[in-house]
Amino acid sequence: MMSFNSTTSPVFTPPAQGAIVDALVEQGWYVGQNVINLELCQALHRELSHMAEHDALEDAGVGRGRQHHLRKDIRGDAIHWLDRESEAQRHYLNAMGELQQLLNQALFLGLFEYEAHFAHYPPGAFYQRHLDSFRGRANRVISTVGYLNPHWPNNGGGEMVIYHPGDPSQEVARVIPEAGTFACFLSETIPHEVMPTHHPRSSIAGWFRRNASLGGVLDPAR
Ligand SMILES: O=C(O)CCC(=O)C(=O)O
Ligand SMILES: [Fe+2]
Repeated sequence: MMSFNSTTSPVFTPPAQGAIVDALVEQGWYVGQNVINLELCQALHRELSHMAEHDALEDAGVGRGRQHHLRKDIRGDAIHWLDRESEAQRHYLNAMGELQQLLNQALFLGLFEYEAHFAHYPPGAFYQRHLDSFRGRANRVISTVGYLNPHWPNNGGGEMVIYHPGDPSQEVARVIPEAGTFACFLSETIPHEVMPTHHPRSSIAGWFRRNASLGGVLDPAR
């Protein structure tokens, strides 16, 4: 059923990984179009659409552990954590594992884990401006977003807006959530937001983490 084969076609188009490292160093964020293999995006999109149609997603919340709450006024997506259950997920996660190695070699970040979830934003959903790493907890170091929608219509909304780390009122990039596009940024410093979408919007949000156990408090992944 799925035609993607990572031994004949790489998940990342070859120059992308080096460009990601350079952009993270220079400006703290990276956005590239046609960076993730389109057949793989298609397979992942199919998998997520199937879950959305069969009520197999959970409403996303904010905060972790006991501080986890549903807040539709803050974020309106429904998610499913990647668990390597499909070939497509394994390809995607393996590629992120390669990126993790590259980031560790080039930037000495000590990243030791990657967690990612599918995200489905129904029409009307958005995610208010936020940072991905919680204050005082250096758990999420680098955020990644892979977009899965094959054709994003003009005026479809749902862009991810990236803001300047030193001035959160200053927009520095607006990302159209179209298959093949990949975004990556420093989780602790780059404010970003998902604008209200007018179409069902599919993506994979993921985070490279560093082990963080502060004051003897265990730091759960989610
Ligand atoms: O889907 C996106 O463009 C970004 C999602 C996001 O910011 C998040 O899940 O933390
Ligand atoms: Fe985010």
